[in-house]
Amino acid sequence: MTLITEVRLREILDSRGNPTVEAEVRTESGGFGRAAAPSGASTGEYEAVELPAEEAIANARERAVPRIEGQVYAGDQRTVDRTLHGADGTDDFSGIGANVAVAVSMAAAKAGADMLGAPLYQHLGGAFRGDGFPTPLGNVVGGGEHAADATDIQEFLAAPVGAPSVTDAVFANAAVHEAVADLLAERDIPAAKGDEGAWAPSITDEEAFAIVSAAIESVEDEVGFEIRMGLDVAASELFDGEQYVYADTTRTPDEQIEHIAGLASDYDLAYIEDPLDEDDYEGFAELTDRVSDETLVCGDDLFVTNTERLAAGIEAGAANSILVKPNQIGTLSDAFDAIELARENGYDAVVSHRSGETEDTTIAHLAVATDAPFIKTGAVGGERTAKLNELIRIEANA
Ligand SMILES: C=C(OP(=O)(O)O)C(=O)O
Ligand SMILES: [Mg+2]
Repeated sequence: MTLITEVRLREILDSRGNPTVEAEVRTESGGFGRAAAPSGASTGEYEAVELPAEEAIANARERAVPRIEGQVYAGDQRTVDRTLHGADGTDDFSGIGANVAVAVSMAAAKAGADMLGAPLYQHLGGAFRGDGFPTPLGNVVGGGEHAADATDIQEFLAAPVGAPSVTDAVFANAAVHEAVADLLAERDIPAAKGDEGAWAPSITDEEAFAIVSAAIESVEDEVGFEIRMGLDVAASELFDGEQYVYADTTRTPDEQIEHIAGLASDYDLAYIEDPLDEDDYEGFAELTDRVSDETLVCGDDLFVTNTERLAAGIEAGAANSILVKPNQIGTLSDAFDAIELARENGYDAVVSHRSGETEDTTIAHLAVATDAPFIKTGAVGGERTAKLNELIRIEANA
């Protein structure tokens, strides 16, 4: 291990055109790592705090960088991340900003890998990581907070669970995305794209189910392997404190459970993220009991990559998987702790991008390193394909 000699921070553009934090870490022996923070739109209430990029950078330059440069070893990720927590001094990164913390944490990990001459997934996962690859969940139709006047459900996802390789899965998702465009055109439905590159037509959820099912079926026929469907309901954004408010109806929490359980069985859903409000552990537990073992019920806003919230969920039997977004918790060490706790308790850990992204590919390596069953990182669009193409490269070199 060699000492970190320099941490450089700057503002760069994210995919929404907003400023975000980029970090560069250099080491005594010439190791180098660069990483950038993503940013959510449908953020969970209990996420670590993102500060304006300029403010986060100023805070970190004053409080974190002097504690790292010349004092912390690259490759010693736990110490890097402990130092970020120490410099921050709060329990939600509101002191320096979770965005600057995650950028430095990921850049330090990349510098550590560079020093070893190893790919990042190998550095993070170790020599004895499993040899599985994550199935990419491709967001093909979406709305919610990611697009105006579109579906109530935030994400309709293609899940190519039968794909023989990551490469086949990535191309299958792109084909489903294209098939959706063809079906929309046939029906004269205009559609722009939402924040993650999914089509965002002004249609009901019901119409979206019909179109996505048809698109999946046509691509299944072409590729000859199974593609299932998944959802991110992002239900906290629909919940008004008493009811789930959809464009054309409202549902009580019990009706919402009934509705989602019905969708799971009607559409053989492989994956359902945030079907209920982020505080409804009991509802999550009930729904998890109702759906088949073949469906992952995943907590995103529910758990926010936080071990305390995950422990409460495990206790309640809420969900059977956790979404892992490093910027929700602020460091890679914290993200790994959440993954480990999930694993120990039979929960799957699914790695995810944010709606606001950069070309950073850390999550592709994180998903491979931790043997994640799924990775959520879009289907098309430059900041999305950056991760998908990295998965293809990892697979080719593994
Ligand atoms: C990726 C998501 O969106 P955001 O980044 O806006 O939270 C999500 O909700 O899973
Ligand atoms: Mg989500």
